[in-house]
Amino acid sequence: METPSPVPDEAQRSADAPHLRMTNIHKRFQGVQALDGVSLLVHGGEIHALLGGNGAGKSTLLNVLSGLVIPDSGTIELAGREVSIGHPREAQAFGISTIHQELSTVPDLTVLENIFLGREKALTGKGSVLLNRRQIARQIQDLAGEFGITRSELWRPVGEFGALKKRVIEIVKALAVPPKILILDEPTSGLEEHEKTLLFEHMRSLQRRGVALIWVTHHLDEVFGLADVVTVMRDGRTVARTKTAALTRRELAVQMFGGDATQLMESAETLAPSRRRAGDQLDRPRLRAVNLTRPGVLRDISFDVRRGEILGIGGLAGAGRTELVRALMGLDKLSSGRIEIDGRPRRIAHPKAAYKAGLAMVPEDRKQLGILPDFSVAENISVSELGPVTAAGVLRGRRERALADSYIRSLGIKTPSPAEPIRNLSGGNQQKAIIARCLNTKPSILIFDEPTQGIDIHAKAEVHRLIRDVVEKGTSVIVIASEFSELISLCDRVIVLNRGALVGEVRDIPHRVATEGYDAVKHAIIDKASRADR
Ligand SMILES: Nc1ncnc2c1ncn2[C@@H]1O[C@H](COP(=O)(O)OP(=O)(O)OP(=O)(O)O)[C@@H](O)[C@H]1O
Repeated sequence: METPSPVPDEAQRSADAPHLRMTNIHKRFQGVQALDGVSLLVHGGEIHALLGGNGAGKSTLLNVLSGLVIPDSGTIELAGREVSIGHPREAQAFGISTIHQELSTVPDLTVLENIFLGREKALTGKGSVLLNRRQIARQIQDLAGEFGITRSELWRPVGEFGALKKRVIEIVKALAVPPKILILDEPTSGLEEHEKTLLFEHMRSLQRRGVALIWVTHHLDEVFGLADVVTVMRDGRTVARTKTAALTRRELAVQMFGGDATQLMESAETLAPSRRRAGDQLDRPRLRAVNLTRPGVLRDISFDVRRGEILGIGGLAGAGRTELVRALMGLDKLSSGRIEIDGRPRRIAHPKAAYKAGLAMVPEDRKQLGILPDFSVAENISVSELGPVTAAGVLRGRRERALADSYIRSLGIKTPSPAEPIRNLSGGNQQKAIIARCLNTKPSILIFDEPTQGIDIHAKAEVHRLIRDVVEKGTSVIVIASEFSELISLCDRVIVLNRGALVGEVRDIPHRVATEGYDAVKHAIIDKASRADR
């Protein structure tokens, strides 16, 4: 085995050796065989999709490659030479760069500092950070500008930016020093269409320059447009490695989940959005927001949500969607406006007040607002209904477990047991547990901010089904989704925000989809969301 210094020498490479060969990799975490003999073969100039359901082992495999996880056994060869990667710095020295699923930028450092963190030599050829900041800024400002990061933003702490911008910063960081192998773990989560397109263009340009790209995504449509080869993982094993051109979407889904599971997905896709018309009940506003204003963020927004309705909030990044629901939840202070629930004005200055008023939310950023990392999966699911778990008695323990079991089954949460600390679950499975918690509070108004971000297509169909179920029973649901297809397939009505103002509404979506077609509805939303004359 060799250590990362020196970087594999071009001359020593056998001409046709793949950039990467991982063979028979095993990794066990207490009680969980996360990787059970996985192999991955990736050539230079190849976009290689690594697919699999939540908890299949994709992130663990890539963490092995990026030096974050040490495997129990197995070999890694780079350009035909066996190496050991014991630390992220070593991976970097081998030319392996990663865009992580979870945001991994350092909030207290500036955008620029984050970009050159540990890489000043690669960026400038010299060591001193102090001397070279301006030089690095000049060097990367074009790339940063393409992704909408202004020159002045380069000098601001990352903590000042929202989740979306942090992801973009992470992408720029990974692209700033062209890698030999680029790992992209769900890189498009929460990105807008144009940012996705831009990222895909960069992926193609790196591919042309001979970089090997390993890409984890749950968006199969994107895979077919971009990936050359697909490796599918299931339960910690490699189940198939196929050229994308030789595959259909259905075959892929079967490889990932098996034949039975794909039926649910197919029926969910063909299902018209919910047809619940609970007579006059539908027309009674459950929540009414009047003239909500927060200077610079929300401009005089009024709307209502009715019983048994799924209301979507559409808009581009920065339109104020998350800010609007944060204000409803008492997370941010409004300067004026009022909120009525079931006809009664409510003062919601704190999330507790929101909860009391019957509101619950699945937040966009599960790391910061969602999970209680040190608590078990069962506790995370039941905490809102059963109150503080520290006071747990026998009865509570049993109820908690039964409750967790039922959600673990219906949502397919992959965990060794309900008692497992939630931080040990894969990203998608953590998200499912947070969704379970919110569904379980049985609130009268349930808010989802990007509900299916990071969860696999099978679970997505299941989450949509569960949302429809609660709505059927009279709950009102508000959904924010960057993907217009998700808004259209789930919502009855969509209000559109643009630069903090409500600029339009698309009503009766199921009917319009049936009569005018999906594209017409999508364009109706996009036109309003992107009008520049506001
Ligand atoms: N640190 C850990 N301790 C215990 N178990 C872990 C740990 N990290 C991962 N696991 C388990 O290993 C398995 C594989 O997880 P991994 O994150 O690799 O899945 P994934 O395919 O990336 O899923 P997702 O699509 O949800 O991101 C899961 O069952 C997970 O719970």
